Amino acid sequence: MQTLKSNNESNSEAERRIERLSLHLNPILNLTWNHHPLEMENCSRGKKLIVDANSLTGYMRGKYRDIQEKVFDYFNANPQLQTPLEISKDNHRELCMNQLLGLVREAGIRPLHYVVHDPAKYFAILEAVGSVDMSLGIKMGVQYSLWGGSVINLGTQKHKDKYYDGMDNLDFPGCFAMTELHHGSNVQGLQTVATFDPITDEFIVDTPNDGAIKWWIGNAAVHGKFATVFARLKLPNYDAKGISDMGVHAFIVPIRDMKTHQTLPGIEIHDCGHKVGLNGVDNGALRFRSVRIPRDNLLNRFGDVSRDGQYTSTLPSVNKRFGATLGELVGGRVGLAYSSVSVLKVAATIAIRYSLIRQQFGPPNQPEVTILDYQSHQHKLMPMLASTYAFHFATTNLVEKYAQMKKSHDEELVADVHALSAGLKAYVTSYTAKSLSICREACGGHGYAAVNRFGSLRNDHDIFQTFEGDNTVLLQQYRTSRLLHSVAVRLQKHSKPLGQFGAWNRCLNHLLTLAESHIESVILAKFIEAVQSCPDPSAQAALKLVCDLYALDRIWNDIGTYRNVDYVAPNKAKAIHKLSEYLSFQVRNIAKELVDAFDLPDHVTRAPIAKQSGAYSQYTQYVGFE
Ligand SMILES: Cc1cc2nc3c(=O)[nH]c(=O)nc-3n(C[C@H](O)[C@H](O)[C@H](O)COP(=O)(O)OP(=O)(O)OC[C@H]3O[C@@H](n4cnc5c(N)ncnc54)[C@H](O)[C@@H]3O)c2cc1C
Repeated sequence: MQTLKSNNESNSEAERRIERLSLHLNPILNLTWNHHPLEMENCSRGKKLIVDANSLTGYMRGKYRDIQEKVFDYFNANPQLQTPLEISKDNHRELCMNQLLGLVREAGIRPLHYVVHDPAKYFAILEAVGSVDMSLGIKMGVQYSLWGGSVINLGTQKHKDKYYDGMDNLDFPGCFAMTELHHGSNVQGLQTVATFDPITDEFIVDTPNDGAIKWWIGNAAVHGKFATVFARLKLPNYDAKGISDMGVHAFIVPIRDMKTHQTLPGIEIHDCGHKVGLNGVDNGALRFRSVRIPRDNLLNRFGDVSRDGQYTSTLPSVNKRFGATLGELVGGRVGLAYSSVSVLKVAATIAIRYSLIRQQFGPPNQPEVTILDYQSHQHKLMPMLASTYAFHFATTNLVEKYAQMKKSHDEELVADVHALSAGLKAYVTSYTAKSLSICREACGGHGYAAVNRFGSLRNDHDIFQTFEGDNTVLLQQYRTSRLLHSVAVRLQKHSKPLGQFGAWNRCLNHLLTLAESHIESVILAKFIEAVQSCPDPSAQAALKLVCDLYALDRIWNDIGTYRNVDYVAPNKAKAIHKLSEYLSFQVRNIAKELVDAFDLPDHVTRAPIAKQSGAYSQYTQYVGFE
């Protein structure tokens, strides 16, 4: 990679970026870089790597295929529980609840058990459930990661004793009520209050103004019986000022009667209405008027209030308590990053399988050409396939780290998982969202038929970029450890006249680029580890090829930046381009084996155009031809 470097030795962002990639790239690309790409193209364009598909599939499969198959089998055996293409919002919500009830009570899959004891297995279930219907995946996530996770992680033993079984068996459907109309990303700005009443030993939960109405709350509009409500804990007469604001805490608030399902007094619930996607999830808005809850309903792991109104915490400041509280909720973000990759796998599989059978145009008097043989088509889909592999290994590693963190509570690991989950969630979900449109377009008009799935995948997945932390906000969480010299200097320069917040804003685009570049190099490092650990030589060779394409494509995507600072000379830029085209061609040759290794059977992908045999006939039958 040294050959790429021009004389310009400035300590620039581009330089750091390419150095990060090349650091990992050198061992893997040595062979490639020793040859001129055109030379390679001439001598071996026709050569195809032979891949042992079974070995590759086995390597990709992971430990939890059995439980995923149990999910698929359950829904295959219960066609009445499969989501039809056309369904009203209200019916979709009921169906989604019935799907979840069926899974838990009939198929015997108990997600809460795995949330607590085997998070990696929980995420595997979430992946499988999301491929049945993404609304079901999110509904399950609201019940078990958010409502269940908040009680288990922010509460203490008394809360587990009281709520675990009901959350587990769905007797207690619940919500996670954090977001308000005026405050989403800025959780510290929440305004809902919970004031301690020492006379009755209760908290009084209030919505002080309409900006504090809880908004977008999953499970609230129809099914929820309880909500974990995030509110400012206020203690009257705690200090000389009268009422003390102890910061944002979480409280369990019953919202509907257990028997009649009527909304409880003091609580007003409205439906957030029809959404762009995920209409199987019943998002609602909640307003509280002097709702009284027992003192015990404070989820008191990080801060408690005694009978006489004294506040105690093992953590010294509001900020530390807030950080610890949000830190415990990182599992939702891990789940989204992981699930986003499975959406990308489904979309890439449909687009590539179809592109391998679709033929258009060709040389005179010869058979038409398969569209995946067009260079432009390879350019659209092969780097995407490579990225899917890269994200698979990176998010699998994230899930493993998260599972270790839950066991060990090791502080370094906690910080690592926090930063990694923020970066990966933001990077992967943004990439998947863009790729879904590319996949639709790659399938031409037939990609636009709802039955071929791109529309619902795109609409349902789109919000992954916003919830569990808006992507732009999340990418700013490398704040202390990853600042590069250049941006540090800029921040320092602007801090004096603009203050810290203003300086941060002045450098924001720079910082976001740095965050992306960092996460790209982390993804690549995990991919390289996965290539090196692959035991089967043919599968390893295939993975190496895909990894090379991933790395080179990332450099090519930012070639403008490298050229701007003269880090990559024009002839080198051209060589990079040629080489990535060549690698795309090589990956195309094994594209079938690579998508087969995702192990997504036809009943999971479902799109007729992606069926592994008789795609056209299945499609014609779908519209009514015999
Ligand atoms: C379908 C759906 C389901 C949801 N489910 C739940 C739920 O169950 N429980 C719950 O509590 N919440 C839920 N939410 C809310 C979700 O978590 C919030 O939408 C999310 O946190 C973002 O907040 P916001 O919508 O207020 O956006 P904002 O924070 O207002 O962001 C708006 C825009 O401003 C930008 N922006 C904001 N701050 C910055 C900054 N510092 N720097 C640069 N740019 C910035 C963002 O990038 C974004 O583009 C749900 C939302 C939806 C749509």
